[in-house]
Amino acid sequence: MANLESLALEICSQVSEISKTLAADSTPAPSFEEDSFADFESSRGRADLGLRDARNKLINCAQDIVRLVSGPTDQILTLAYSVTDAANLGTVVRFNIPQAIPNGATMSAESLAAAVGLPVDTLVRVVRFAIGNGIFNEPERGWFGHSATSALMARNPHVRNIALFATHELANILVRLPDGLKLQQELEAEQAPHAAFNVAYPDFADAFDFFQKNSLSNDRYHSYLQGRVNTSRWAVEHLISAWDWPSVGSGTIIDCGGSVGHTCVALAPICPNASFVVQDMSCEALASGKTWIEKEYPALGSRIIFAEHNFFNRQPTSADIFILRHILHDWSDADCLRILQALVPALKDGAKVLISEAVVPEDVATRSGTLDQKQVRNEDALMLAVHNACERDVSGFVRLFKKASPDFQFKGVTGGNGGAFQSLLEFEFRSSAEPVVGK
Ligand SMILES: C[S@@+](CC[C@H](N)C(=O)[O-])C[C@H]1O[C@@H](n2cnc3c(N)ncnc32)[C@H](O)[C@@H]1O
Repeated sequence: MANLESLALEICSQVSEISKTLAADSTPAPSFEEDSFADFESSRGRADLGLRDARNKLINCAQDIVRLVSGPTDQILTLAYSVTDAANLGTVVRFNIPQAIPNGATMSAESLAAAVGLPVDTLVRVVRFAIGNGIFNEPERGWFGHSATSALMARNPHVRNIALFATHELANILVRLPDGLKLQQELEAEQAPHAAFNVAYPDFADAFDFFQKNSLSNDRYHSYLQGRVNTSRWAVEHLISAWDWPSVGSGTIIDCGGSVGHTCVALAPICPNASFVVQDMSCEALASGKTWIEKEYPALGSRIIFAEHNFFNRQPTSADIFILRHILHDWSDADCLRILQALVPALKDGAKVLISEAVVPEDVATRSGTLDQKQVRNEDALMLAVHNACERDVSGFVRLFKKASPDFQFKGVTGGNGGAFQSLLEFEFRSSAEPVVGK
C-alpha cells in the first residue's frame, strides 16, 4: 500500500530516470522560467515512451503524496474551491493579459492594467492569484513578468482558445450539473431539463442549437476544436499512428462532423492519393475551414472538399472510410443508432467506420494522477452535463454497432479494453456477415 516513504522513494527514482534521459541528449531540465518548454514530451521533437512512462509514474506518485499529506479535509476544501482557479484562468484569457506582457521584460501594474482595460486594483488581484498557480511572476513588487505558463499562453493561440472555451461556455454548463440532476430527479420527465446545458441556456434546445445561433460562441467552439489538436493530449498523431492510413490508396475518406477540417488536413499528407470530404452541419465552420485551407495549405485544397450535411439524415456520399471523431460521445444510444443507421445506405462492402474518441476503462475506477487518465473522466463529465450523453467502453461501442446493423464487424481498438483518451475503434461493413441473432 502506498505510504509517504514509498511514494517519496518512487518519486526520487523517477526523477533520476527523467534527469538521465534529458541529460543524455542535452535537453534542458523543465523550469518555471519564461523560456522553458511548453510540453515536456513534444519539446524533444519525438515520442519517447520511456520518458512518458517515467513522467506519468512521477505525476501519479506526486499527486498521491499531496493527497496523503493534505488529508481528506484539505482535499475536499481544495476541490471545493477549484472553481476559483477556472474563474481566474478565464479572466486571464478573456482580458488577454499574457499577450500584453512583452517577452523577457516586466511591466508595471499600472501599464498592464491600462493595456488590458482593468482597474489597477482588480488587475493586481487577478495576476497575483494567477501567480499562485504558476502563471506570471512578480520579481519586484508591482512589476509583472512571464513564467513558463504565461509565456506559453502569450505565444500560443491554440492553448488560449482551449482555456477560453473551457472556462466560459463549458464551465457555465458544468457548474449547473448538480442543479440539472436534481431537477431531473424532482420533475416529471417532460418538465425536467434534458441536461445541465438546458439549465445554463434555457432558451436553446441543445448545445449545437446554441452554437448555430451564437456566432461568437460557435467561433470559439470551432477554434477550440481546431486548436486542441495542437496539444499532445488531442494531437492528430494519436489518430495517425493508430491505423494504416496509406492503405486507403486513391479512395475517399469522409470526416463526419469534421468542423473546420483539421483532421483531414493532418491525414492528407500521409494519404497522398486520397480524396477527403469534411461534412458538418455548421456552415460557418465549413466556410472558415475552406478559407483556412486555401490560405495555409493551398496544395491540399483540390483534395479536401467541404459539404454541409446533417448526420441524422441519410448519408448521400459513398466512401471507403467514414471517420466519426469525438462525435458519438455527444449523443445518447438512441441518437447514435440513428447516426449509424443513416450511414448504412452509403456503406459499400468493406467500407470502414473509424471511431476516434475516449474509451472508458471496463475495469474498476482508480485514483487518477495524470491528465491523460483524468481526461477520460473529464470528457465523460462534460458529456453528461452538456448533452446528457457519455463516453463508452469498448463493449458499449460494439453493442451499439451491432444494433445499428449486424453487418458491422468489430475489427479492433487501439489501447485494448483498458480505456484511453484517444482510442481508435475500427468497424468494417460486410453485407455478407451472418446476422447476429438475439442482439
Ligand atoms: C465534438 S465536435 C468534433 C469535431 C471534430 N470531429 C473533432 O474531432 O475535432 C462535434 C462536431 O459535430 C458537428 N455536429 C453536431 N451536430 C451535427 C449534425 N447533426 N450533423 C453534422 N454535424 C454535426 C459540430 O458542428 C462539431 O463540429
